[in-house]
Amino acid sequence: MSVYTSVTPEQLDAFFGAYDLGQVVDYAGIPDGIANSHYAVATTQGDYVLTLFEAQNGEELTPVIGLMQRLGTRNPLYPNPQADKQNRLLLNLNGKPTLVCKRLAGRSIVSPTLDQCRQIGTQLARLHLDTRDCTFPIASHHDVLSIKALFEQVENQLSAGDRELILSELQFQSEHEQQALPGGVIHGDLFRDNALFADGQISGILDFYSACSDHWLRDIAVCANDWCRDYGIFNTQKLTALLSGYETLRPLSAIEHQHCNRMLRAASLRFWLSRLVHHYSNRPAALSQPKDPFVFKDLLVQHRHAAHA
Ligand SMILES: Nc1ncnc2c1ncn2[C@@H]1O[C@H](COP(=O)(O)OP(=O)(O)OP(=O)(O)O)[C@@H](O)[C@H]1O
Ligand SMILES: N[C@@H](CCO)C(=O)O
Repeated sequence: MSVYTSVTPEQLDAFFGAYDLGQVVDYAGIPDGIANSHYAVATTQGDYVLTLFEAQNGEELTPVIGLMQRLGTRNPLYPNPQADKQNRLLLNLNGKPTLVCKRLAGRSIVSPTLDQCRQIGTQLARLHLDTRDCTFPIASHHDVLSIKALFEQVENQLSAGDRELILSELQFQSEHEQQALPGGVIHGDLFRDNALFADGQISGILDFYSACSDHWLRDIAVCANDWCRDYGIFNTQKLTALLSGYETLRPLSAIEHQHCNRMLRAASLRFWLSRLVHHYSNRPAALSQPKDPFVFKDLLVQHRHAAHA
């Protein structure tokens, strides 16, 4: 969502010439996020978002775009990928696989209310139920092995204290991974900046590029760690609101309740490490908003304390 790849007006005009979406009248880079380059594009027919994928290739993206298309054609909350005149969804711009989606209304929120936490919980359950019958070929990138792989990339940059904390948590997670938890397709990154609200109501769910097959509880934990946090402190009232929204559509099983704290810990560790990996990768971007890895270290410590309280 930072802008890594520049696009000139001429390139954009030529690119949109392949579609039946009107003529480009305006465009601007979107600075949020860290993975891909995005432009908001206004044409004579409507508003679109252009995404240039910085790391994934067409083959890797095919299942995700198929998922988006399935969701986007059924529910207006999801971005609907647009096909060009030859019925292709993924084209090439500046050497990057590129997708055009309808631009959804609304804005992301910084401080969600209890009601907005409840709404995101309900939408997450809806997403899980809507994709129940899908087999999705992308394996989890949140399980213990994936977290260990992230750790190995940054291990040498860490303080002795942080290394000890991470190794202790990895040991705990390895001992308690539970394959019997229910699951299917997960969004994998449902942070506040990946949801839009208009007039207090949820109007969009974005960014399916981290979707994978995993436990649904993982998705709840990833989402809760971002939505239920005020000034760095985990807000259990917000967690209760999020879960109550979720459980209106899919009540959690006893085993999911038992593993809730462990999943919150796993998700904290995973995003602490993924942000550190990004921090040390030094990727140059024209527009970028760096994300603080240590927010998730603090959250991990809080969840560990809560487990022993
Ligand atoms: N269909 C859309 N409608 C409205 N805004 C959108 C749409 N797609 C993307 N955006 C805007 O672009 C931003 C970046 O999109 P997205 O989250 O999909 O990108 P990303 O680079 O994969 O992000 P991340 O770093 O979180 O993985 C969003 O936060 C939102 O502001
Ligand atoms: N949402 C992630 C970035 C994309 O995976 C974060 O805030 O670290």
